[in-house]
Amino acid sequence: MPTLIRNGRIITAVDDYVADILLENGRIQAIGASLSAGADVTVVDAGGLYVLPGGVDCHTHMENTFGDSTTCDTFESGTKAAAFGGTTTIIDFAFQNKGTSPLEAIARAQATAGDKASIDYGFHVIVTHVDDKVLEDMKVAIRHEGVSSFKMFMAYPNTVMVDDAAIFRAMRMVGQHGGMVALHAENGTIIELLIKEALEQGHTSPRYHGLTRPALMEGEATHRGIRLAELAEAPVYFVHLSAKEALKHVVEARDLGIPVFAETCPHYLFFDDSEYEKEGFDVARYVMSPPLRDKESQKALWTALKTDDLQLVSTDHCPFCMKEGHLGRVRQKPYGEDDFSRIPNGVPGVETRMTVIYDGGVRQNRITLNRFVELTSTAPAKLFGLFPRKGTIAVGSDADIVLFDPNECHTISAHTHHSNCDYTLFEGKHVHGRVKKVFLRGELIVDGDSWLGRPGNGRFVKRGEVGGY
Ligand SMILES: NC(=O)NCCC(=O)O
Ligand SMILES: [Zn+2]
Ligand SMILES: [Zn+2]
Repeated sequence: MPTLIRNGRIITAVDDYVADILLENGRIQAIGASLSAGADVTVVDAGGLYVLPGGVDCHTHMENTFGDSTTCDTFESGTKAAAFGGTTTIIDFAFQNKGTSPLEAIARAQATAGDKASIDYGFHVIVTHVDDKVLEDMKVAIRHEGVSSFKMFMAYPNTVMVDDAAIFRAMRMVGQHGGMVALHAENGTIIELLIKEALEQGHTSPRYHGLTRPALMEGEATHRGIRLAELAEAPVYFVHLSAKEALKHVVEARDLGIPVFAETCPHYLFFDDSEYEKEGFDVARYVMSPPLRDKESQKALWTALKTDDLQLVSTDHCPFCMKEGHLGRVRQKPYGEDDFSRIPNGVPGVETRMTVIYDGGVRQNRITLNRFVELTSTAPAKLFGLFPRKGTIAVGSDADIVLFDPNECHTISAHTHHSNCDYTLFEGKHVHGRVKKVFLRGELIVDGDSWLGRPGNGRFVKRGEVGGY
């Protein structure tokens, strides 16, 4: 059934105007002043509300397994949480182990998400092994499967880390075919040494997670990744960039016209490494990689979001519970109670991204309203081959729409959120801005506190060429 959204203030990455929007057959059918509504049209009054394109979060981990631990959000709970936070598309991960093909990984991930996801989704392939066959399959993934980005780890030796030659080979191949490598940039072997030394000295508490992953080693890996991409003549994307020591290499490369892109995440924008100075295991809630950085880095990240040295904000939603056994989940944060290196790395964030970036970014005058939309929707859609289907409000685009009340306040809490995770980093934070209604391809899936979405209703979205933003 068609829906007419009346009188909302439409905000895109470049526009800001009041108009009506007609949603029909899953698409935006018309935009204009005083559109007429037939008898079959549901009319929604959006007076006083912002009308935003649905959020695109290009870095989530739903039911992903790392080592012995699996993230506590399934595609069902995680996409519902995302929807309540105003996100209508996620890009998650398909995991290629040694001996398996990227194509098998994509098929497996699709089977996992297929009947659970309630918003649209795509995948990056995590590539942990490169040979001629894998490279050939990556080409097929880009050309035929709509999977055009590949995450590679410069950290976590003996599990997912790949060497520079593997990264270079992958970059060279995907760069020729419209794909892009996304790097987790930390120097894995140095970090491994520092962890070993810390444990040998009896330093087992979570605060040592931060102390053994120095910002300099994120900077080193970022610089190395850029040089590899330059040599491969390929674009490169840095996930979860956290440190000013890494940012400076991205800025330098972009100033030289090298196609380097990077995201940061809300946790790096709102928290700093002073959290690691606290005593006790509760610090495990801040165990993510890279870890929280100093206040200067935080300031530099906000500036870079404004100046487009950083292109977007994703969440790296990778939730593990603080309580063992919560909702039946095991090997969560307490798994590393006696050894910080066993604490599963990652934090929740998919449900709070839009609101905290609006509240802390737009309301604090760090970014404009248009830039907020660009960072949370348009830029990820453009960079990862989803635009103009996703990421904007335009005739013909998917009718993924968020009605957002900029003035309504609420307090963020794990007691009221929809994720399976038993905590949020933003517990008790009072924010301005609330998601009121969410439409996915024209269908109302969030209506205030009511959930109208359906598991399995999310669609896998094939993505086009990436890295050309
Ligand atoms: N970021 C993190 O700590 N965990 C998720 C995996 C990754 O993105 O590296
Ligand atoms: Zn990573
Ligand atoms: Zn991640």
